[in-house]
Amino acid sequence: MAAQNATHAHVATETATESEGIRDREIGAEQHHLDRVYRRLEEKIHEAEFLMDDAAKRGQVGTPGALAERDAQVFRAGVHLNRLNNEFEDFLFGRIDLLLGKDGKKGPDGAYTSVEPADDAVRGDEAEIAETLHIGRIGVLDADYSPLVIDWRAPAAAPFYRSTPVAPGRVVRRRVIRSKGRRVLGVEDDLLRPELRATLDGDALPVVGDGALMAALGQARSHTMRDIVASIQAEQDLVIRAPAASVTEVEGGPGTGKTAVALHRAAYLLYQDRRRYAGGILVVSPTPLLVAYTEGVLPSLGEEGQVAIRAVGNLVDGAEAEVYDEPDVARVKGSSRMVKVLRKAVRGALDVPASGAAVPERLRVVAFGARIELGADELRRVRNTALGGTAPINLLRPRARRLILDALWSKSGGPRRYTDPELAAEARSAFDEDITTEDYFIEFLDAWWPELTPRRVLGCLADEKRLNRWARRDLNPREIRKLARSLRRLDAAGKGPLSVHDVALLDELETLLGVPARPKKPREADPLDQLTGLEELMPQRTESRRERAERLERERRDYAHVIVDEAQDLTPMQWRMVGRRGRHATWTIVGDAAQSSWSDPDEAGAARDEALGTRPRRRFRLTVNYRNPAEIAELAAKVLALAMPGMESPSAVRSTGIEPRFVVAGADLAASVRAEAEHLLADVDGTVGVVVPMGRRVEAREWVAGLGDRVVVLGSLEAKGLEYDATIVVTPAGIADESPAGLRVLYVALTRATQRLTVISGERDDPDELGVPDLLRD
Ligand SMILES: Nc1ncnc2c1ncn2[C@@H]1O[C@H](COP(=O)(O)OP(=O)(O)OP(=O)(O)O)[C@@H](O)[C@H]1O
Repeated sequence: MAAQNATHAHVATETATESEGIRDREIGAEQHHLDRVYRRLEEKIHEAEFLMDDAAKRGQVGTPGALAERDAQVFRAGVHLNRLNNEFEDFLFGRIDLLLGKDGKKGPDGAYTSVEPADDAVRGDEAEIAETLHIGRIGVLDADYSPLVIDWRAPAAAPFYRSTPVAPGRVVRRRVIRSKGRRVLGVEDDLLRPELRATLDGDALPVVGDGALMAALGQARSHTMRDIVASIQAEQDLVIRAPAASVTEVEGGPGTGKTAVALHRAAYLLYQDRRRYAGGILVVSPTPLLVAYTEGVLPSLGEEGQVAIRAVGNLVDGAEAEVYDEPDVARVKGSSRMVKVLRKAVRGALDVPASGAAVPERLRVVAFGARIELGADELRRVRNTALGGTAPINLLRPRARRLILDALWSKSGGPRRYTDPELAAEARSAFDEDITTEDYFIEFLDAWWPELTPRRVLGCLADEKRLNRWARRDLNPREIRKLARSLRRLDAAGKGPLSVHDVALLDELETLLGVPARPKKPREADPLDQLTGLEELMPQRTESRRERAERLERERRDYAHVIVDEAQDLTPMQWRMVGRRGRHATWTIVGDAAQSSWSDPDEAGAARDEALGTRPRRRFRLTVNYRNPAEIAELAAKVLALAMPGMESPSAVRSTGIEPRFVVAGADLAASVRAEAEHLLADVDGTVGVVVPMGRRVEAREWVAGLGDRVVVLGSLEAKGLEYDATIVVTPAGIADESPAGLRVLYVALTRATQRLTVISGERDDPDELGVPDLLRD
């Protein structure tokens, strides 16, 4: 979509009053249409209810499928109306007026399918509008099956997003409609064929307004992200509607709409193939803050509970990351070198006594009236044989048990005593039963080959000497020391606060250990749902959004589609974890290498390739920055040039005329930050984000205490993906020096603001006389 309206001579000659009159008339016309939509939905509910009553009176006449379908109709219509009344502020948001198409075919949504105009659609410079389509969050058909509203994801809606004055197709006028509940508030038009004298029902086609996109971008930001359904741009629409096959990779700088596009794509995929994707889409987000920020977008698009949005530190059931590791510890935990360390650890952990118990060094049993003993060497031999298998450690336990019994049997002289195979088998079975029913044998087995949990093994890594045995080939002594020290947060059973990077280690451990089969609880199914597939369509009927997302995570690790947001940040170990959840999936991966906080992009790239396997990849690039005004984008570009020389920054779509502000903190950083936050609160209507080095998060909250919930303090790594009306970046050098990827982290911090940016320098920033820190000077 063109960012600005095409101008039109017809409009230019209107007087202000005349154009007000046209605007009111056009709003009235759209209001008339919206009223019709609501009437139609109410009608559908009555129709469906009548059918239900009627069927009930006639004693359940009809097939069970037909009855269920009627029930489903009532339900669907009810949900539609309920949503229209309560949830969608702007259910109806678009309209396109089209020329006659090349062929006269209609699609299932009742709209003509051809993209190109018929040869005789334009005569000279005159044309008649042949079709008008209204676009909304869900589709509604009239009683005669003509489309009252087209779902934004339907093919017929694509021209609303894709047509440009250069390639208008059949679209003459595109209109963005602003509505709230049942009321139309405004309209904004783009004229895509300004050269035409187009008529609609015999009258000249009026054009109103000046730029729906700009209006959307200028709005104050709140603590939740808005959908962009009314103003998706052509390059974004290509990604949203890309075929779901294999891997769709999207690169784009800050603010180019990657997150927004990824979420709209999830809604699009559900629309395209609900059976395949319902409940089977996982969105992996870098932080819980970004999950909270984006969680409302899908419901606003009419998709509830169908998609699991999870923070990467929250992907493993029962493990919720609460803390961040120091950058150099994170670097070790995220590295693929940890795979080898963990492989050794799961074996070694069998020898680590659980608290209060010793690992047995011998086994003594009495069988057939004789004492038999296996000593330490024999037990070790049996263990090594058992470990020779490739199965996960916990699943090798039955094999180890059998090998122990074999060893005891052989030592008892049994094989020599019974030469007849049948007798031998009988005697062996009695021998095994004698031993295995004794408590001491069960206790022995529990201590000698305990069922290990991922947390317990992780806890075992906290002992530096032990870790050194397992890791010395793969990690250096300093790394081993730091890793062990960071895990001392956990007790011997592995209980205690986890870091984001611990979670990927737990997932790896779970795979290495295996989960012994437990009896599954059968899932309760509503017979109606089974008949109609309604369960997939309307899951919120029985469960809340959160409950369903949690259940899906439990039931289904193998998703049908995996979307990775901020993919540049996934460590190799995290790629392995995410990869396990999409072994048979198609993928959408969005990211920006320039914002990566991972220090070794090549290693992460290799892990990403491994997770995606040989699936073909389709690549897209988003080029326009919708978040930052040009003044802020230009400043950020200076850091980009240092962080990633040669990398192009996206072009900002608007400018505010307000330059970033530079402040040098005196001795009292706290007072400076507070004063600047107060200024910004007065300057903007929405939120103010204060980005500080990770280590200063706690004290910084004190600096702005009492300023209200429009001000949010963030550690540099937490700012990922978020945005604020105004941002204060505190001590750029402090952020840049935090880690090897510090300059890229600073680039992220500088690109969060939609309107105002203030940079506060400390001593290490070496500010010039204008207060501009060294890192941000030309
Ligand atoms: N077509 C659009 N219409 C209106 N707003 C848009 C559009 N595209 C993007 N935006 C807005 O621009 C802002 C940035 O979008 P988003 O957060 O998705 O970008 P991003 O590429 O993920 O950024 P980052 O890489 O910095 O996290 C959001 O406020 C989003 O709503």
